[in-house]
Amino acid sequence: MSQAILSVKALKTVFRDRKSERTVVDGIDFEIGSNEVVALVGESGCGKSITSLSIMGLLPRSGEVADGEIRFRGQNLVGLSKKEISRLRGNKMAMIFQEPMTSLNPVLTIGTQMTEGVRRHLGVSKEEAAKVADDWLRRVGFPEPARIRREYPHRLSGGMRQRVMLAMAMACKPELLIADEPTTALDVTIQAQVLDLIRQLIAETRMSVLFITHDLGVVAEMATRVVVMYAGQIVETADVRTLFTSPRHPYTKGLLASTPRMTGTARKLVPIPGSVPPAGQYAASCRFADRCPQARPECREQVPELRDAGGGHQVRCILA
Ligand SMILES: Nc1ncnc2c1ncn2[C@@H]1O[C@H](COP(=O)(O)OP(=O)(O)OP(=O)(O)O)[C@@H](O)[C@H]1O
Repeated sequence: MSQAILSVKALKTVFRDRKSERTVVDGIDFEIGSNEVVALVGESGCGKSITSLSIMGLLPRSGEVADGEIRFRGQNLVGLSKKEISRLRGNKMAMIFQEPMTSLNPVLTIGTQMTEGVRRHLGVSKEEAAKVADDWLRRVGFPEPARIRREYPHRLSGGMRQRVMLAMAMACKPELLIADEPTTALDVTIQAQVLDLIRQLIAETRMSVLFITHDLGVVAEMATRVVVMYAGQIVETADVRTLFTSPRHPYTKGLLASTPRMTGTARKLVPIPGSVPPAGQYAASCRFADRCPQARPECREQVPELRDAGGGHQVRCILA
């Protein structure tokens, strides 16, 4: 891989309150190269969102990166001041969320929000910023951008808001886009349109993407590489083809077995029994052992390491 755009090393994120400390991201390592689309997958509660918020410097007040490095083009973001990280955010790195209203201001028009962001990050005049905004609104499928600029977010549909958020993110020409479940809340047809649009933008701009999703169908369509998370750790990582054709971790196999495929033959979907344990209640051995159909006594006696399986494929399972 050429020099990584993003390199996450031994990242540990904790939440603290007066009574306790809980580690929700527990020593994860991964890299995103130029024009790579890395999917971070796993069930709800695995730590995907907290990983992305750690990278963007957007953790809630009770959360903190307690250890590790997050390097963006070589620069460690851990320990940067709020001001320094906000300069990078929205400029070199942008993020889109499942619910656009979390990042859109309900009392400002789309135009005001877009032009302010563009002016701040690109340092251009108001007129120039309006042109950039219009250009991006057109590119995400609004043929009459001036009309959209005059609207308030609540007047748009979910799919339109998602496209507006994408245009806002793209207008500042990010080198890295973090997309956290950007299509999960949308209807299936709108979901497909937004995914197509993101794919087209990736091809055109050659940006790198961290795509967070629990949906393996979306992974197959979007990703070049996949990182599978379980209970705050990476349990398997491989290029997308290897992960789908030769998964080695029982958790990944379980995720695949619970995902519908368009193979033409009807297949019974098998959900993984049980659910992800809450942070702070992880087993001291293999964290998946309690739900694993292949678990043996030794799985409850040792801590499995993430081991190399060759060709960039890594697996955290003593049976793999
Ligand atoms: N603000 C918070 N304070 C304390 N714990 C939190 C907070 N936010 C998340 N957590 C905990 O961190 C763990 C990981 O949550 P995270 O939201 O990253 O999971 P996720 O894989 O992104 O799931 P989802 O798809 O549901 O967002 C969970 O156990 C969750 O309860």
